Amino acid sequence: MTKPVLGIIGGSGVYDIDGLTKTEWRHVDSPFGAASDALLFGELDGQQLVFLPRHGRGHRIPPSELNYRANIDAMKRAGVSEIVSVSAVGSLKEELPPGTFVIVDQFIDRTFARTKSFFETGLVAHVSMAHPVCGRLGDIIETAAQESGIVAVRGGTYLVMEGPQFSTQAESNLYRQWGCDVIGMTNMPEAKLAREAEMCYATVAMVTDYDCWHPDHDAVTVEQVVKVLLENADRARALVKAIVPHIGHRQDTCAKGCHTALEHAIITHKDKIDPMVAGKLDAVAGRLLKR
Ligand SMILES: CSC[C@H]1O[C@H](OP(=O)(O)O)[C@H](O)[C@@H]1O
Ligand SMILES: Nc1ncnc2[nH]cnc12
Repeated sequence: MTKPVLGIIGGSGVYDIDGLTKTEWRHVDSPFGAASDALLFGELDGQQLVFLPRHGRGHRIPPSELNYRANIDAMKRAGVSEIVSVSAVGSLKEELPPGTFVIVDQFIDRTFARTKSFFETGLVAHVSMAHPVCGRLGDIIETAAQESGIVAVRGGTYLVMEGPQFSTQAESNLYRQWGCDVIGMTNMPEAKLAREAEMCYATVAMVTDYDCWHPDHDAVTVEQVVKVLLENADRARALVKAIVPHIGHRQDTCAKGCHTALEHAIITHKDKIDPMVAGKLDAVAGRLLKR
């Protein structure tokens, strides 16, 4: 396989990456439309890195209006093989107070107003989402956190809501009853699309608030989220820096199967594939469609 390239999708409060050299903001065209912004290409400690601010620089785009397909497709076209999402989340558990970093491993997708697949009529595929996060990338993030003295909780379920309004208290309590750990608005369909595009995906969820269920804490506000994110910015930066060398040393394809997720997923008969649809999927599925 070709050299692995780390892509970072920066969420709320993360609009740039410190310490990058040889930087260039470059627009990457996608048949799925415009990505949230240009991609920032650069090097961190000699290792290539591609950064995308999820909501665009200046936080212009709300969760429901993000072009998730264009974002993932552009990352794929930029050569990214592993994506680390850095996301702000609310806590649904007493023991995950604001300031906690969680390396989530499961999602419950409650979003309903987003395009969730690269595939459509003319080319149908069904990938497995049983394990939505790459375990190996999770291991790397956990090791990087330990190396940089950052306490990060391994494992947790992230409830993805549509937003943009925060939850009602009844919803927040329901998600707690479901056993969810954190709540946010963006990681789906991002994780689904990364899987379809055969890229490793993992999330560092930074807890910023107790949503609205906690009797001793006020309901979440943007002001509170931003305040906690600013307090955590240094740790987030240090974690990204510590992840980088681990990606560079990896030479093989993902043993968890992320890089081969489409291998047995396409069900449309070869002679029934719509060439127009296949054409748009040149980056996502070209590996299989060219066979
Ligand atoms: C600014 S609070 C709500 C906002 O923050 C999170 O975004 P991201 O995952 O990109 O950090 C959350 O999902 C909402 O979009
Ligand atoms: N409580 C919350 N709900 C949804 N998204 C969030 N992002 C940060 N905190 C959040």
